[in-house]
Amino acid sequence: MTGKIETVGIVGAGQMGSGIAHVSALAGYRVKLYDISPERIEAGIATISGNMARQVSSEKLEDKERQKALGRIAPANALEDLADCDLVIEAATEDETIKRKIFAQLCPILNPEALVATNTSSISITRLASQTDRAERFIGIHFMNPVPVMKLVELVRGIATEDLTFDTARAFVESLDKTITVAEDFPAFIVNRILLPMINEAIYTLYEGVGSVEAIDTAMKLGANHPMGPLQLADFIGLDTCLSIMQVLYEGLADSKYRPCPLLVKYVEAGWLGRKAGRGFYDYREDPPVPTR
Ligand SMILES: CC(=O)CC(=O)SCCNC(=O)CCNC(=O)[C@H](O)C(C)(C)COP(=O)(O)OP(=O)(O)OC[C@H]1O[C@@H](n2cnc3c(N)ncnc32)[C@H](O)[C@@H]1OP(=O)(O)O
Ligand SMILES: NC(=O)C1=CN([C@@H]2O[C@H](COP(=O)(O)OP(=O)(O)OC[C@H]3O[C@@H](n4cnc5c(N)ncnc54)[C@H](OP(=O)(O)O)[C@@H]3O)[C@@H](O)[C@H]2O)C=CC1
Repeated sequence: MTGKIETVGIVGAGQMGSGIAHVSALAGYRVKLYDISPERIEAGIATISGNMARQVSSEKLEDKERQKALGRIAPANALEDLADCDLVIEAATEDETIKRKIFAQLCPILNPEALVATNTSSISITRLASQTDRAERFIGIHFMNPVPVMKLVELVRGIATEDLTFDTARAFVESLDKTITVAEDFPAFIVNRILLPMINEAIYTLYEGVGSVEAIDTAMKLGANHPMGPLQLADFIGLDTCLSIMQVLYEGLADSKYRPCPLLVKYVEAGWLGRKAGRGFYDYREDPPVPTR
């Protein structure tokens, strides 16, 4: 048995929140998209519209379906607008303090039966759940970027997550035509436990002068058949997110092998957060983007 999901609330309208809204609306759910910055909601909906238009031009989607899906997405100007959601997926910045504050404000607004999920890349589901009034109805639903393209979703139970919550989350994700992998609640779960140390090592490789940005990315694209080089991928994920994940691994597993590269720290301190900021290991103000080292 699974619970019924009709309306999905999404908190955070950045690259992940808008991607989750995109696939949820296409699967027939009503979607309410909230962000702390109203202009981000507008930008998120514009991105969804553009990405759906690309799907129409590549004949993966009919224009009629695009229009219907866009019609199912409503901006939420306040968290209170999410009151009637059956499932709320938090996809705000990868910062535990921010996420805790969101759950503290959100949970009293929701129906007690509603499920709450987080798209966190790394933070303990059990710890986040303990900050809510519904640890049994809380779960990690970890989508991959870009959401409309990537097939995988990691499902992560907290220690208190009930079977009904897990089964409902699984049915929801399957209805989006995604493949599930189940990860235990350890720092950064499966994908990022493996991927982020590789990206961090690529940044050390740059930091130590073993190769240039271009050399490192070319090496991994052509030498290991990765679709993107690790520095290009770091910029794509967001360097702030990469650093937060490495910090969670470093602190959570207490092993120096996860020490974030000082160059990654410096880039984040400079505000060079990657593609979303216009500059990271590449400068995106140029077309094509120019490697910065
Ligand atoms: C950090 C975490 O917590 C976890 C993570 O997500 S880690 C990151 C995981 N993601 C990856 O590793 C992505 C690696 N990169 C890739 O797979 C590919 O480079 C890519 C799919 C992003 C782009 O593929 P590409 O072949 O270079 O580019 P392109 O031809 O433009 O795109 C392929 C398709 O994806 C679509 N697409 C590309 N970027 C998109 C985006 N941001 N949103 C929606 N659709 C997108 C394109 O429209 C295109 O679709 P069609 O075939 O229908 O035209
Ligand atoms: N990037 C990736 O590849 C992946 C990321 N994730 C996870 O998804 C989540 C979001 O990442 P991503 O979309 O990349 O990040 P983005 O930076 O693109 O988007 C985060 C959004 O959250 C907003 N936000 C910040 N604080 C609040 C708040 N209190 N209430 C509502 N919205 C808020 C931000 O607004 P503002 O900019 O104004 O602060 C921003 O619009 C993170 O937990 C991340 O780890 C998961 C899988 C892949």
